Amino acid sequence: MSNDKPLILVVDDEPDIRELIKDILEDENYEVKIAADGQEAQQIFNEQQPDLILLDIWMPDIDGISLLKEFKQQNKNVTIVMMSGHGTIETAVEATRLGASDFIEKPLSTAKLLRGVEQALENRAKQASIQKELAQIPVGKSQQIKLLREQVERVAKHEMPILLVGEPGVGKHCFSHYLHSLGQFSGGKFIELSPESFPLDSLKITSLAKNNCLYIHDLALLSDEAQALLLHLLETHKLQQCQLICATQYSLQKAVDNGDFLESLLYQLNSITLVVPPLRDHIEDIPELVHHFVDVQTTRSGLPYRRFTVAAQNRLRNHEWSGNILELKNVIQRLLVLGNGEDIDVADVDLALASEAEAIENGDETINFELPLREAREQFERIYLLRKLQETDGNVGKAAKLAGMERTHLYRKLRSLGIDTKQI
Ligand SMILES: Nc1ncnc2c1ncn2[C@@H]1O[C@H](COP(=O)(O)OP(=O)(O)OP(=O)(O)O)[C@@H](O)[C@H]1O
Repeated sequence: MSNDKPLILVVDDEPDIRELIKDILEDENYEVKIAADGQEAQQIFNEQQPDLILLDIWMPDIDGISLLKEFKQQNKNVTIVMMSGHGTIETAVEATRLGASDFIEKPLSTAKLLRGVEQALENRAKQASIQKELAQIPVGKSQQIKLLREQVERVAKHEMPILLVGEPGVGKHCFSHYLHSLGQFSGGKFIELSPESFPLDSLKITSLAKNNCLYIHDLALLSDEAQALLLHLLETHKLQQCQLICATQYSLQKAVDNGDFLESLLYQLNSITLVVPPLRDHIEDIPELVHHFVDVQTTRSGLPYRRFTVAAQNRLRNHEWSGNILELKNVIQRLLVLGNGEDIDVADVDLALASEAEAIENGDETINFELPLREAREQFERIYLLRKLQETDGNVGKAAKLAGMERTHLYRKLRSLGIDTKQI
């Protein structure tokens, strides 16, 4: 919203009604502008960019539906609620199709008006949550996440490579997207490379990287050739025209000690190292993360909105979250998809957590088609590889044969998916 007090524009050709609405809303601490016709409304719209417009369907110079269309064309994010005494279902449907967020029927009562306004502003806030998600601004008020956001804001101004360290699902991608959006290559693309997709071709990498953000996922698992190539590119300053972000869940120092990672590459990359904490270290963020994921998922996939009771939120705070924020996001999605009723209670949460654990144990987890491709692919790979390992009693060599993969490649894959073969 443009300032603390939401600005509401009321467009109605009847002076008494305009004034009445203005008085009611000003009493509730909203800032209000009024317009008697389309022309006046357009002028205020251009000059003041209201947060919300209450728009009458019938006006002398232009009808409300055409005005709605014009406003939406000029700014698709403006929130508009239609008002009419003669509202038919068809008009309401048409207004909604054109982007009106609600329809209030006249004669107005104070309660009806305020409910409509509050709801529209609440929806607007929900949209803001979606925008945040699209811009990938990491959510969280805990000291750890606040500090990390500030560190990212500070380092984004520099051109140095950034190393993000943290367990799977803690938000390394999320913070990288945020970093990218703040850096000097924010106009460029976010290109993700994994140990499997890393091209062993310096020209290809430099042209991919140029003016973009290059995110290397699972750095510790890069092959020896890929490490040597990356080191060469860094030493010859070929990756200066890009934002380089590397992520790892494993300690690079340990990898160096084991002879699996080049020490000089570590020194090229680790001068700015940021640690993304596991969710168990900032459980106070769980309620905000829950709201965020509920807002995003209900708005995006049209699932009915469901409220988590305080007890349910406490239950979520007490879970172990070995899969971190990614696991929390999936559990919330499961609860929204499978549940019914307005509230989500402790029993629902227990059931979702238990069925999650059971599905993984039985290897019969199903693919969730609501997930973005990357996460769905990981989910599939996990199910597939767990099945192969079960078929071979945990023998990685045999499982690799069944899967048609190199044994070392399968080891890497299992590690990146967080599958512990000792537990099969
Ligand atoms: N602080 C946060 N605020 C909002 N969403 C978040 C936050 N952290 C993570 N997420 C979301 O949770 C999901 C998992 O996070 P993300 O993919 O960033 O983790 P990751 O550490 O990169 O995982 P991996 O190592 O497995 O690739 C993503 O959809 C991400 O957008």
